[in-house]
Amino acid sequence: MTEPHHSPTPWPDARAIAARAAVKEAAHTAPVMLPLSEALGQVLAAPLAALTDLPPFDTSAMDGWALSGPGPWRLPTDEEDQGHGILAGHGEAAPLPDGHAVRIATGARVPPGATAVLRSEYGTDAGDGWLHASPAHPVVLGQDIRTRGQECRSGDQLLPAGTLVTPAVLGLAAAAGYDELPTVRRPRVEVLVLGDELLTEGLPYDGRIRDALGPMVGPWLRALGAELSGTRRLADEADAVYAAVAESSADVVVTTGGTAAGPLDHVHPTLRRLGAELLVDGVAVRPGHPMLLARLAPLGLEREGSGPEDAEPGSPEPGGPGPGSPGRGSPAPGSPGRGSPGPRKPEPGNSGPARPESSGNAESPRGAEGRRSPSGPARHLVGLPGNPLAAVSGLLTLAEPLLRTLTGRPAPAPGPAPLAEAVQGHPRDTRLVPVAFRQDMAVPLRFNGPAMLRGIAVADGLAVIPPGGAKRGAEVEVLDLPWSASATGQATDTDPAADRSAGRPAGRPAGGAADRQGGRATGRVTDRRATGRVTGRHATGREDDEDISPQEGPA
Ligand SMILES: Nc1nc2c(c(=O)[nH]1)N[C@H]1C(S)=C(S)[C@@H](COP(=O)(O)OP(=O)(O)OC[C@H]3O[C@@H](n4cnc5c(N)ncnc54)[C@H](O)[C@@H]3O)O[C@H]1N2
Ligand code: MOO
Repeated sequence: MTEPHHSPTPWPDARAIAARAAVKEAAHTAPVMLPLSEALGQVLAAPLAALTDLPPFDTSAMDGWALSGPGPWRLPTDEEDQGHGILAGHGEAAPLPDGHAVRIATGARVPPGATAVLRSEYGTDAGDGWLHASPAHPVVLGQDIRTRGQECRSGDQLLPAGTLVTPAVLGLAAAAGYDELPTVRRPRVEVLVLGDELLTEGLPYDGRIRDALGPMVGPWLRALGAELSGTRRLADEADAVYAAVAESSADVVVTTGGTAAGPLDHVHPTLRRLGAELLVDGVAVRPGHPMLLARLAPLGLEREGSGPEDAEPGSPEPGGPGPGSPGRGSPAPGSPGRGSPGPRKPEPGNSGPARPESSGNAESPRGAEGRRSPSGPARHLVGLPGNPLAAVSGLLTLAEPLLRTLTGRPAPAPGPAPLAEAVQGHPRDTRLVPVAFRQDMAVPLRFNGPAMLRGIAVADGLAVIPPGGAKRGAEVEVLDLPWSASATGQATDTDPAADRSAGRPAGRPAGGAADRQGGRATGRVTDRRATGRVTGRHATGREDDEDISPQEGPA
């Protein structure tokens, strides 16, 4: 395994490596069937093919009369009609003879023999048993009838695999006959927060500071489509870090801190002990250059039939075997084996200095559902640097592409935007700088130092500044934040006061949330989308216009 910080991986390569890292694991993940009520925010694991024609039968588009042939039309007697005509939600009505009309409701099945629907406001029932069309609205064949299969035929592909399940997708799926949807299983992620100096509440004191990453990283990963199995805070203690990583049943372990070369930086030593494969070890990006990505062996189990007590006495030392070797076995999940391991088999999970987060959704890393055969899918570890904005950089550089692959989502459309101001570059490394959109421009925000979150908290994205910097007006790539894109995160409702005091670019008028949102609605993000995915879809969607088709006329 390479030593830390030798030659940092170029930033674009690091993202590509992260996107490819879990291709095999993603391919072997079985879809999960979820009822529509639970599928919001998931990703379709298979294309959505219509299970029915839509509409499933010829339907009246308006309240009025179903007609057969040219008028005037004979209306049914009250006895024949029972007073209400044809309503929605009923079986097939009797055939309509030529020259006859019958009252019909919007959404009702059009009777056999009907040739058009006349809106109630365009016809006159004089009470003499005859219906007359208003001369201003001559009846056109087929008007106001939605013909069966107009939107789709049974079997038509409505949406491709990889589509995010939005409320509109749920509606379409229901209309097309689905009760449940095949979704991509969310990768399970565990966050391990390293650092003895961290406080979980109250004000900083005595050199100790608040943990800013515990509250941020888990929700960020969720917004990227992961299922958070827990956030745990670990003491800066080598065995605690080793045990927590070795025992984690998550698909992706995300650590914060401990990535540099200080005496208490335990991530590299842990990976060495685990025989992990370092895919990315340092990235040529500021902030965040010590970030890393590693492939871990599948979670090991004690050998079949052996309890933890019988774990082989000569079980290899941590660090001895390569990836995939069984026998780095740990006590079975939930088993009473805690006291048994010798000094070389550090205590797993919560029994060591590791402390589960009190806020509660932490599940035991030894939970029974985490059991997996040692030949199961590889796990991955993303090591985020401890400086908070450096950790954000790691989330976007490594965690986002890795989770994109594991969640089956398509790569986001690249979205360049012109810089409102020049941004100084690093001589060799890419810089990621928080920006806010104002009209069509990406405005670089202040407070973008590696230890600061004040800029990113009011940002719309992170601008990618190439080595050497970028001039005012230069088009740069802007990485979306998961809640500014179409992902599962809720819309952020940022505080205007925060904008005024914090992220506001120097010398610019304070914007406030409304301005920010207005800027985005008319600005670059929306434009990029409009010219990308949205327009692309629209171009293939001719049938979308059925309700303004000439047959139906303007509503
Ligand atoms: N000799 C060198 N020192 C450092 C280098 C280097 O290349 N050579 N790189 C620097 C860079 S750049 C970064 S980024 C950090 C990365 O540090 P670690 O990942 O090892 O993280 P720590 O040392 O634990 O912490 C760094 C910094 O961040 C604060 N921190 C950590 N965790 C949290 C948290 N959960 N919430 C808030 N703040 C946190 C911590 O207090 C430190 O101030 O290394 C540099 N050093
Ligand atoms: O990566 Mo470090 O964040 O430059 O400070």
